[in-house]
Amino acid sequence: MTTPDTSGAAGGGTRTPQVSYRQARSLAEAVFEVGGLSVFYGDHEAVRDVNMSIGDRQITAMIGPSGCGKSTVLRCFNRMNDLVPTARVHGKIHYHNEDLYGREVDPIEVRRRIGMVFQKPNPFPKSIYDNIAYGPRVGGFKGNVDDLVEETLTHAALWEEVKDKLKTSALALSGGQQQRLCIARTIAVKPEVILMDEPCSSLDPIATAKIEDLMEKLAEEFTIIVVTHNMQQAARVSHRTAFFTADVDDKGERHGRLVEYDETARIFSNPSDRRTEDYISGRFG
Ligand SMILES: Nc1ncnc2c1ncn2[C@@H]1O[C@H](COP(=O)(O)OP(=O)(O)OP(=O)(O)O)[C@@H](O)[C@H]1O
Repeated sequence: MTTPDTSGAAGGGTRTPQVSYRQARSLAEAVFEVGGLSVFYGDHEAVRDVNMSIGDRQITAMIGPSGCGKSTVLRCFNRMNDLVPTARVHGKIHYHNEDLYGREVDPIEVRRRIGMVFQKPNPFPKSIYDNIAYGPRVGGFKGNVDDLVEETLTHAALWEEVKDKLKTSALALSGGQQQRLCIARTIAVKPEVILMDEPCSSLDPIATAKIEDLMEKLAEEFTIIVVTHNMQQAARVSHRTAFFTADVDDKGERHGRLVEYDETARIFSNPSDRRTEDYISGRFG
């Protein structure tokens, strides 16, 4: 095979990727086990038969062309699809060996333990301080809120930039700062997993690099699953990569499926499926 171009540019060439791959630990400690997962919107089966395990404190990237169901699968991990009236989830998602969709499971608690960061930074229209303090307060936090705010903003590599303007509106921050604030807001309630849906797609390269550095640091403590269109980013930050694509049936309907899931270094240097190779080398998608 040719050496892949991970730039994602159409018609990509054969240069060596300018990235260093993260070493993936064994998946012995799986946080999620996904089996036979299909998601329907009404009658449309948007994603079909996904099987994968997500490793503890690893960064798992989900890549693939538009509409292949990456965000749909991501939203299954914290039951966000429950909020879409037409969505139905079939199959198994076990979180620490417990059925995430079991009758006794409280979706609100699920979303506290499995937080989410969205494509577009969406801070509350409140002060920087209150963006962090809000979730813990609502959750009954009894400790020192000032300390929690400082600790959380430090953790999210934002403290130095905002410590003198904590009472300023979060909306006055730059896009990259807002996104780091949203990450800080997510970790303030002490989740175990952070889901990120194209967290850098609205950011410039410098702000993107800061988020990627932050992800690397956060992965020491949190399990991260990130959807990204940026293959360089997947190659740089993730331990494992899942490549999705969509098949078109005889009625012209598209059904997303997981084609290949492996250590990131392998996906980008020696994928086992031709479709993965074509995608990462820019021949389609
Ligand atoms: N709320 C919804 N209602 C109905 N159909 C939906 C909904 N969300 C997604 N879909 C459909 O499900 C399929 C998968 O969409 P999804 O957004 O998960 O793909 P994606 O790979 O994340 O795409 P992109 O990379 O463009 O964000 C598409 O056909 C899309 O139109």
